[in-house]
Amino acid sequence: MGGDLRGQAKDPFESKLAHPNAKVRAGELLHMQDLKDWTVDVSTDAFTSVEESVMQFMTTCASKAYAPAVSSGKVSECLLDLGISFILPPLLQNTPDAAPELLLRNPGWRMEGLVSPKVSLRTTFYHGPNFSIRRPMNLSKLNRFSVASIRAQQPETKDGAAMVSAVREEANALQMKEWEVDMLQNEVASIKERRPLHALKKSLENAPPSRDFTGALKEANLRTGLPGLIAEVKKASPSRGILREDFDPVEIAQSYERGGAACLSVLTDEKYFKGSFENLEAIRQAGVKCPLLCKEFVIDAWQIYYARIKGADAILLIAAVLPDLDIRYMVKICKMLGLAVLVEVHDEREMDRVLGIEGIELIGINNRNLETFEVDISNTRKLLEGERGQLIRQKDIIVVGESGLFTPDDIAYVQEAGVKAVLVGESIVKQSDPGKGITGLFGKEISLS
Ligand SMILES: O=C(O)c1ccccc1NCC(=O)[C@H](O)[C@H](O)COP(=O)(O)O
Repeated sequence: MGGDLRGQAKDPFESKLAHPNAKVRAGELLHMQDLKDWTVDVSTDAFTSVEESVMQFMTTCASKAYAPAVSSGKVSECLLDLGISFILPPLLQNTPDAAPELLLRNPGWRMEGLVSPKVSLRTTFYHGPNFSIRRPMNLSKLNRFSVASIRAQQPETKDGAAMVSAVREEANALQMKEWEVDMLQNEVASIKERRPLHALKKSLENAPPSRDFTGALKEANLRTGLPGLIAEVKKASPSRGILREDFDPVEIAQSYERGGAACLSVLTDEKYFKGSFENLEAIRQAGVKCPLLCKEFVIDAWQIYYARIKGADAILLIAAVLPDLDIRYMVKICKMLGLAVLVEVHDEREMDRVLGIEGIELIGINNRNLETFEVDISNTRKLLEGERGQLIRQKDIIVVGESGLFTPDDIAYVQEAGVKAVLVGESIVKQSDPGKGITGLFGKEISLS
């Protein structure tokens, strides 16, 4: 039996039902919130173990208003509340409220064993997702790059009916986008087959230590009185094509460091940005001290583990691509791995969603519309006006102004709007000496030397 577990560290997540063995802290009363937290933890584990099937399942839940088959009870209520519905193992199905206690009595049932394999095997769909169908990419038809997804359009809600009608209204526009996330999912799934998560987790032991990304930005801001710079190592972009032919990621990174960058952003997406995880690893192994942001379209927790192993100190999560629940559990995973999280938003709706999520320390306001590619730096000001700006200050969140920053005036403009950091690619990576480009961008030398 579990014994007295009071006083044990909550490791690695915060629920009172401590992870990873979901042991009930004997003697403590359980509240609904504890169960909810536990549910998030269980889901997190389920996702990290069988992400593909569960994520597909959740997509179906969200978009098709899947009616859960879980029997009634507090646990299933929590699952529903959180927008998760899966069939529990037979024993728990009958007694979902006894789940924590059953776990306690069966130490062999680790969360992973309990939830994930069974979820993947026992999950049933009202409308089965097409795992195998790979729709071809037709850029001429779409004439734009977009990774926004129907999944991200689902704010957390307690009202199932509201969720359904919202989906219907947006269905046409969003259907078009769904295939792109499918493509990404397929890509990630095929990499994962070659290097499954459990193998990846073992490699964590050899990962380089993580460095304080947020701290480096704050420090630079205090030191220079200017926004801390995240300088982007970016060879190409969907909107601008090739930015730099003679692209040596390590040389560029070193030049940025000499020029006074606080942190670096390294594109790892190959298809659209001609980046790679090898670039990230090479920069880290070359001894660059600036903390590194892995700039990737993260849709799967596997990518976070992989980035950590390759030397990332921070991860980008894009609100347009991820539903709130995914952001929440990915933030937890990042914290567990010692990674900072930069959550990127583009409009008020995304900002409000992200402000509703606990534990967010860095928000990036992208001035580029990811669908039209239009860049407008006044977007930063718009999103920081009024109550939103106040809330951000109250929460002590660092805001990063992203994209379209070319001149000292641009920097002054976003700083005035309230950012404490900026993410800059094109204007500096194109310079023959990218480090000197930083001096041009800020209108003064900001290097330490
Ligand atoms: O840069 C693009 O064309 C782009 C297109 C679609 C999605 C994302 C894109 N860029 C990602 C970024 O956020 C920027 O690389 C980053 O903010 C730096 O922007 P910039 O200084 O304008 O290169």
